Amino acid sequence: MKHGDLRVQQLLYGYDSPLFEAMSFHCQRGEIWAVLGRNGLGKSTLLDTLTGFLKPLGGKVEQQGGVGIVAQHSHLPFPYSVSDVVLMGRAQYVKLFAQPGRKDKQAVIEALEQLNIAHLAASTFSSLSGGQQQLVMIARALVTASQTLLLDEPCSALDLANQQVVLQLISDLAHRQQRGIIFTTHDPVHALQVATHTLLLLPAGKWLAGPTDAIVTEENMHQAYGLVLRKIHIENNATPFIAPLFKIEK
Ligand SMILES: Nc1ncnc2c1ncn2[C@@H]1O[C@H](COP(=O)(O)OP(=O)(O)OP(=O)(O)O)[C@@H](O)[C@H]1O
Repeated sequence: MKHGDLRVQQLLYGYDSPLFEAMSFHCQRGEIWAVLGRNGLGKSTLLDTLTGFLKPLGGKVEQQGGVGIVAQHSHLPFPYSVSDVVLMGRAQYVKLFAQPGRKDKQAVIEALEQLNIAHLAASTFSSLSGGQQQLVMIARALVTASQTLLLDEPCSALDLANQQVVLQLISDLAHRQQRGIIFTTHDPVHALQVATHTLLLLPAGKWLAGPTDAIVTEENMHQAYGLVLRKIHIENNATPFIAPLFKIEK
């Protein structure tokens, strides 16, 4: 296994009993994995198991290079400023009781700029909107040394433009910095846009994993969501689009 890889072998995870049949997949450096599946199926629980926060019920999770996570909601008990929150991501670089250096502060500024939120640096984290807080927590993940980044619904509170900012960043992190990324989403279009691979959680403990094009198909999405979906290839656009054919009665 190479530096920056995360490998899941015959994993059984959940709380009292396994949520899925034994699961295996391998996220290599530079790959982006999307995790799709209905509400309450086990996406967040999977991420908690991959970080080691939850112990596997069977099988194993192996990784080299550290795993960082951006949780869905973050509540901080103190009135930290945005730049302090992002600086916490540098903890691995700053020695105990030492002051953060110029390099650490520069990394924080760059991360905030990448997410177009440099103007919020001095604001109190808890006074921000849910979407702004989400961007700050992504900035914090950017400055960490972790080779694999897990993001739990990173776009859920974001407007359309900021969703694209975050998806572009995910793509840059994988392609330029060769980090491995695993993110959960409720939007299969996000998987089609950036994910090289997709893990699709299905009912009754089943799952599918593989290259996104092979996994995000009309048949598999029907199996996952019980909806009829159409995958549409738009001219001059590399990314296909997928949407439900669902008529609302009026
Ligand atoms: N602390 C806990 N103890 C016991 N069961 C839990 C706990 N947290 C979550 N669960 C259960 O585990 C299952 C998976 O929950 P999880 O939060 O992983 O789903 P999810 O796919 O991330 O959902 P969503 O899309 O709604 O965010 C659910 O049935 C949930 O009720």
